[in-house]
Amino acid sequence: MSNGWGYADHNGPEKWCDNFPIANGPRQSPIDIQTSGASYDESLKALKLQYDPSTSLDILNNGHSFQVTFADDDDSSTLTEGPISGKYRLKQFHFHWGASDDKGSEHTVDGKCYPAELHLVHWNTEYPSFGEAASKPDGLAVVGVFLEIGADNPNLQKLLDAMDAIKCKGTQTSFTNFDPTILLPESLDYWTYLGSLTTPPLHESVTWIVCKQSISVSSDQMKKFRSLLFTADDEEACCMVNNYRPPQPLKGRYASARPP
Ligand SMILES: Cc1ccnc(S(N)(=O)=O)n1
Ligand SMILES: [Zn+2]
Repeated sequence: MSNGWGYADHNGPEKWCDNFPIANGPRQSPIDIQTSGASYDESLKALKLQYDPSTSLDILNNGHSFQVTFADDDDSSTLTEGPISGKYRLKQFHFHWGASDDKGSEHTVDGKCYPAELHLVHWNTEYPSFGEAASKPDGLAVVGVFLEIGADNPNLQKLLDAMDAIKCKGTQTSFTNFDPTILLPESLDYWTYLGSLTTPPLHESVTWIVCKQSISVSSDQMKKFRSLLFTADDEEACCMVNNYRPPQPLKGRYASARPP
């Protein structure tokens, strides 16, 4: 792959295995969550998400998505309980979305796509850093939240307003005092399964926690996501859309959930 991985025909998900052979591994993500096959697991606890808004630092267009990065040098913003043991620190959150409202999520539910999906990435404090944790089988826990077309979501507005400052790849701006709790759905019921990062290096290090309930986003708000660019300011402009990997083979896996 001449100029790195991406989502175009020449460097997209079907080509990632050329440089990242784990792309064909046994626990790749995302998956289609087949609700009829999901098992109830009495041992699963409720999610405990405790975020400190003072840990939010900046918002960056990294050429694949946009991400908000958090200070992770102490336990101010953490995920505990749920399907994991121990304590995981919030590192960043980002989104995946489509060129139109009929696609864009990475996970699907009984084959249903959503227009976008939020990923809140946390790393296991058993390891000294995100970088160390990212390649360990229990190193990461990512909370996924589906976005569904509906009313304008005021909780997305600060993100949308920042997008003008991060239109091009490599641009970033300060993004302080943001509490990602406001991006979570009312119910934190979830499906969980063992998977991977959905972008290279595709490490099989993620405990996925996908919320059953979605949050709303309006069609107009989705148009703002699509105004971002994959490209830098000195390159031919390419709209940042369809930055999602399609569902991967289950290879014997099923999601599990807390009993109702
Ligand atoms: C931090 C990071 C890297 C790659 N992929 C992901 S993702 N999409 O699995 O959350 N997160
Ligand atoms: Zn992601």
